Amino acid sequence: MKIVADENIPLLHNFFGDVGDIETYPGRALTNECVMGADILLVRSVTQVNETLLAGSNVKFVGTCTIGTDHIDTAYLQSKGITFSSAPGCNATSVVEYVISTLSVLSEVRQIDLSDITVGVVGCGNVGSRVVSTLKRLGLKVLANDPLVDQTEMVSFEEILKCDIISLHTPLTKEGDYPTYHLFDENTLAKLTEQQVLINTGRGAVIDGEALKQKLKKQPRFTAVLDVWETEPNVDIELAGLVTIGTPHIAGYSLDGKVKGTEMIYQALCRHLGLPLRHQVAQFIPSPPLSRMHFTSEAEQAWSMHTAIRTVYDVRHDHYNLMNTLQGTEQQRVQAFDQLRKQYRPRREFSTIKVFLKNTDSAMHSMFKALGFNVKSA
Ligand SMILES: NC(=O)C1=CN([C@@H]2O[C@H](COP(=O)(O)OP(=O)(O)OC[C@H]3O[C@@H](n4cnc5c(N)ncnc54)[C@H](O)[C@@H]3O)[C@@H](O)[C@H]2O)C=CC1
Ligand SMILES: O=C(O)C(=O)[C@H](O)COP(=O)(O)O
Repeated sequence: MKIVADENIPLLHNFFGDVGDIETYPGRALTNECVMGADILLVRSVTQVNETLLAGSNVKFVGTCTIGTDHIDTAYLQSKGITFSSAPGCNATSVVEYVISTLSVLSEVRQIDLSDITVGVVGCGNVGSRVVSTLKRLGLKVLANDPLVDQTEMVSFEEILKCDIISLHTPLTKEGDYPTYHLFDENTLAKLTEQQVLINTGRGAVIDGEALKQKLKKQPRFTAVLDVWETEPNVDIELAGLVTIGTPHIAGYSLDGKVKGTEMIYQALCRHLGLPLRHQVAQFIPSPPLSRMHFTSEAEQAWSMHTAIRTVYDVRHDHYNLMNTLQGTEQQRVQAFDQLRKQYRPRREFSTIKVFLKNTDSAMHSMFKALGFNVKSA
């Protein structure tokens, strides 16, 4: 059995090595020629999987080790009887932690009092609902909008537009009753004041990038945080220079989230082929490292939450890394964008870190728990 796969799928050989012969390619370089003779195709988000890629091939199973599926022509796969699987929720925690780190940083650099603001979440699926529940458990006021789920706890889109911070967690869709393509177009962006914050970790084209750029030129104090870009991997340099935080599509790039994506597709493929499950992440990735943080005095505890969040993941590192690549020719910048993603450091999730607190009955203890840290008594 021949497996053609994106070379950036972590633990690819560990999971799939005994399922078939693996041939790897850079995800953006996968062509129709590459998949000829393949039975199985394993991709990430950068490969457009459609008739152009698959015509005339024998591929019977396509798996994407990602949450997003906008790069997959599922109707075409269905019409050809090709089994398809994605990895829903695999890196949702990673995205939540990106948002948490962003809020922590903005609270300082934009002097935002998090206890006094309302966060509006657009898209309340695996990621959005976890953002909502985590922020609520931290004591923040949160509203959510999602026309496609039970409306009991949802508010209107117009209400979301009044929130101090708006965080986008929708897929990219161009069809259906509620398409998200350019959901934040010139008109919608015009309704946001300079005091508001817009965070996008969904897909770039949910915001009209050109319209956002023009808004930021007119209202430079408007805070935009972009992990995803309409034109990626070719980031609009001018827009990048105007955002408060800009990162190279790595919100979901915790090691834990990425390998979970591989594991989920491995499981789906085993189901498809009727094979027993022989591998799991724990075999290959060390269980939670012995990383420990001790906050044992009252003074330390006062700022401990922000310290812990930013020690494990400070979104500004990814921001500076991206900003440092925005030079040279378009080709050099595109390569640099992909390199940042390919060589991304092993970032672990909060749950892998043990936090020792002096007083485990404290409100701080509840907050650390809400963030997912492994809280212990000092
Ligand atoms: N930046 C990154 O690294 C990552 C980005 N993503 C993106 O985030 C998206 C969301 O991820 P999940 O929450 O796991 O997906 P999900 O499918 O669980 O949830 C998406 C939610 O958005 C809602 N939605 C659809 N159209 C909407 C609209 N017009 N207005 C409001 N809500 C709408 C859906 O009803 C659904 O509840 C993914 O599709 C992917 O594109 C996901 C993981 C990592
Ligand atoms: O899971 C998703 O959806 C994402 O956006 C991934 O983080 C994208 O990662 P790549 O597939 O582009 O490596």
